[in-house]
Amino acid sequence: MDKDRAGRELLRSSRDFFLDFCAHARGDGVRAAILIVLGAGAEGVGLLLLVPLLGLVIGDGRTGWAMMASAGRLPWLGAAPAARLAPLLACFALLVVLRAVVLWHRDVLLARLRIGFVEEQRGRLVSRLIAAPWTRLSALPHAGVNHLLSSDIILTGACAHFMVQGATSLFLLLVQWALACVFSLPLAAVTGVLLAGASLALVPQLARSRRLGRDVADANLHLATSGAQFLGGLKLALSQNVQHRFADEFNGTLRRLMGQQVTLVREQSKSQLAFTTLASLAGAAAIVVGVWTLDVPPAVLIVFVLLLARMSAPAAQLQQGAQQFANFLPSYEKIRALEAELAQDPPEVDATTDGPAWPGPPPLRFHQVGYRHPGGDRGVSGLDLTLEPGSFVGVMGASGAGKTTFADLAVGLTVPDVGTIMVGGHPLVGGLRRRWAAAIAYAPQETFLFHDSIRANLSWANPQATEADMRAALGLAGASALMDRLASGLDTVVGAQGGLLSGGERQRLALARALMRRPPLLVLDESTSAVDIAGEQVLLASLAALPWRPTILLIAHRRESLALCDRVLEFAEGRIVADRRMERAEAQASAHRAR
Ligand SMILES: Nc1ncnc2c1ncn2[C@@H]1O[C@H](COP(=O)(O)OP(=O)(O)OP(=O)(O)O)[C@@H](O)[C@H]1O
Repeated sequence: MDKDRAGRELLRSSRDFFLDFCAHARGDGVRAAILIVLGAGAEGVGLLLLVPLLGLVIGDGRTGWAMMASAGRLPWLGAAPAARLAPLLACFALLVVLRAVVLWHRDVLLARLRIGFVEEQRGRLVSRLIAAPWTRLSALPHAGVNHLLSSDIILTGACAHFMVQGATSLFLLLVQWALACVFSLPLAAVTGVLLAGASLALVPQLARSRRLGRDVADANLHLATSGAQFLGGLKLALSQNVQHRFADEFNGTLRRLMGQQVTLVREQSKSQLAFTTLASLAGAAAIVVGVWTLDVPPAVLIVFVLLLARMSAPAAQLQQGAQQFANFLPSYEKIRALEAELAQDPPEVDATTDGPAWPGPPPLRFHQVGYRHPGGDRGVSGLDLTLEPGSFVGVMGASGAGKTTFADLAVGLTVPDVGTIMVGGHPLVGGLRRRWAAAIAYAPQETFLFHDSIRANLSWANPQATEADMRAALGLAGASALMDRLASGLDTVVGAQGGLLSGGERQRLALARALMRRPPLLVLDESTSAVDIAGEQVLLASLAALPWRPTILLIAHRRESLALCDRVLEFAEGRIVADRRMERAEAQASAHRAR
């Protein structure tokens, strides 16, 4: 990337960050700016008071305000008599206290703004994630999103810190430089030119810092992804003794990261060195010019050098802060890029959200529905059917035939590209889609359980559920025997993804959780595949006999699993190629219901 472009990108990104921060800060930002100006002003007045103080202390008759006033630079001050040393010192002390109070308020306010900004960023990203459609979310790298929400957000807070600190240092520098102009315009001009030169020399360094920051952020993200994959595939890796491959990859990224960080520190040290050298040259030049060329009184020269010494601190802080800011800016850019990606989808046309809850399962009508997955030509097409309320519908077909895509459409997780889905006679869009999603229950192929107690896992589906509700749902899902075995009962922790349970037990718990909602539509996507055949038959029979008669969509590969269905849909290449009514199964189910 050429230097100009890197510089432009740095400027654009810094401007976006600044505007974002200002939009967050609003009134508090104005208050903080006033406190920054007051703090810098107090510093300036304190330095100004040093002149008469020094004049009185070293007994230079020409120094102090008298000299400044006679030179015509501070005519408004007049002369300060030596007898007034005590009041002068009192003023100085009062100013120091006032300045400390201002700085205290300033720092607390700035910290509050910074922390609030980070939390606002995090909240905004989470809201965008929640509002995004499933198709977009399912394509996101989860470890990457996690990393953005934790580490990158914190670096964004560091960016805010360095920006605010930079603004404070800049104000302080300006006030100190204005004072320097008051004391000696030529000396201040020499110093100003050298400092401006040093700042300009810093710009390419900042673009390099940003580039290195991006490399480091990418490497950190890679580390986070490798770590998540390692933990996710731990069992497989250990069982096949291939864990060293994870370790090799991990270590490789770590080495790269270390190299990048060392390069970064080297770059920062280089610019620090250049800056310090220039600052020292500025000081030396000021003294040389002051002593040899201009007739500057000793007290003024001492104060000027003191002023330069004080200027070096905010100047160095500004230089280092700017580099850190540029270095962490890529984290902010990544967050904004994800937000932009998530905001790409047009807002959904809203439909009515109110209306009474469905008295029973509503009919679900697919009218010439088609859907293609993004970035390919796979999906479903020409779906034209009605799922009658309370029916038990089986879905079969080869892998990749479109069964899950059909289920995702039925629950409103994805929206058809063509055609309409109607729930109880209303199009499944906008508010109705959200209300439908809040009512139905979906037990997907991959069982999802929190690393928490069974009680917490079940409550997630229905926070109002009582212990009796939980036990009833567990009973329906055939998990009563499991509960009797567990010493801690509902308080048993199931491990990450339910890893402390068997596959069939996990599926029973997930099913119990789905039943906790008493849903009008229950979608089971191969969610009893790990249960033994006899156990599955009992379980499905109890589902067919549920007293509230939900519509059940059962996706299964085993023919035995579909034996109790009223109707079986067969999918091939994204289309329904057979739609069979199963009278015998209906009879079996009725018989079971009657039992
Ligand atoms: N998010 C996605 N992006 C792109 N293509 C996808 C996506 N999800 C599924 N597909 C493709 O769409 C087709 C249908 O997938 P679907 O998951 O509906 O199949 P399925 O019948 O449920 O298969 P299985 O029985 O193996 O679960 C497949 O060819 C699959 O590769």
